[in-house]
Amino acid sequence: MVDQNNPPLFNTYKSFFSHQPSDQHRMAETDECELPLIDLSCLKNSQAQMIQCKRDIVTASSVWGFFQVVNHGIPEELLEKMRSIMVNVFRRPFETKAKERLFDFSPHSYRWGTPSATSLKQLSWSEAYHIALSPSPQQEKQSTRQTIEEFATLMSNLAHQLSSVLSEGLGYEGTYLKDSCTCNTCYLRLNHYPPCPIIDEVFGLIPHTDSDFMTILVQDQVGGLQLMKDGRWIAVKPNPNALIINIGDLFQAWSNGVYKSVEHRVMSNPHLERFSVAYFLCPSYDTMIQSQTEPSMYRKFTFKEFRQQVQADVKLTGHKIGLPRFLA
Ligand SMILES: O=C(O)CCC(=O)C(=O)O
Ligand SMILES: [Fe+2]
Repeated sequence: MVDQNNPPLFNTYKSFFSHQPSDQHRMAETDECELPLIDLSCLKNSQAQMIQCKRDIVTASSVWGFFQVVNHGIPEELLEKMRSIMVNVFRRPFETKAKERLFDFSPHSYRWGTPSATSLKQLSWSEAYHIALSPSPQQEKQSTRQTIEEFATLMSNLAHQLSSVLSEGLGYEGTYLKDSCTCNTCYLRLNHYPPCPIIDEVFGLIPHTDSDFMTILVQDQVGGLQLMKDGRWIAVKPNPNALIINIGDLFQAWSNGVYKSVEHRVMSNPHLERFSVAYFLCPSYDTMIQSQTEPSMYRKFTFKEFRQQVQADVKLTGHKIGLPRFLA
């Protein structure tokens, strides 16, 4: 199991494994579900089909906070290219990953494990690259970087298309998010979950909600993603043709709780490694997040304030508190 390319998760956190909490086994009782599946080609069909499709997107975002889309317009070859970039990036020696800048994206940010964790429950058995997507000068670019930018652009278009359907669903013009999410703050996260054969039921990524407007996730077929539905964890069945969309905290606040930012987590696998890439649709830091209806569940706040509060809470308590901090 010792792989020189993987971060030293076991050696760093081995003390956690001798104190397994007694409720650890409860995690095993998880049903598997298929998320609502939306065929985006219907948005280009007859008026009636388009209206139904938009309704399905709105309903899924209100009831589940999660759905999957097919015919999303991201070419299969591009998804495959992204996958092989990701695999190659993570299959480099740990020392290199910890030291080197990635494809000239800045700020470079490689994360592994959970530095603030004090117990198994707070540990994410994974490594990740955070790739900031602020516009870059049109210089000569490595082909890898070009692929990543091409991928990010298509993800951004898709995120805007969906968020404009969701804005319309609340009765607004579809342009609000387009104007505030100028992509200075949008980012990609490449996730790698090495196998964790030590004990069952270790988080690949601890339970969290996303601190953005909307996330688009490309996952492989290994599985492990779970989400909270009606007070229970359910496992998402991977679909090779679909992308997963989930609503983030900012959309929940802006929609005054109509769209749900749902807690999710990734379980590690004892035998298989897993890869995923997520695109996060975020507004510029000074964007005011404010519900358009009264009474508002949350006080208004800027994205900057929200980020800072999340970071401060994680530092102080070991976990994100998020929206409950901003209740009116
Ligand atoms: O890898 C996954 O399935 C989920 C990743 C995720 O939730 C995140 O990066 O915020
Ligand atoms: Fe997430």
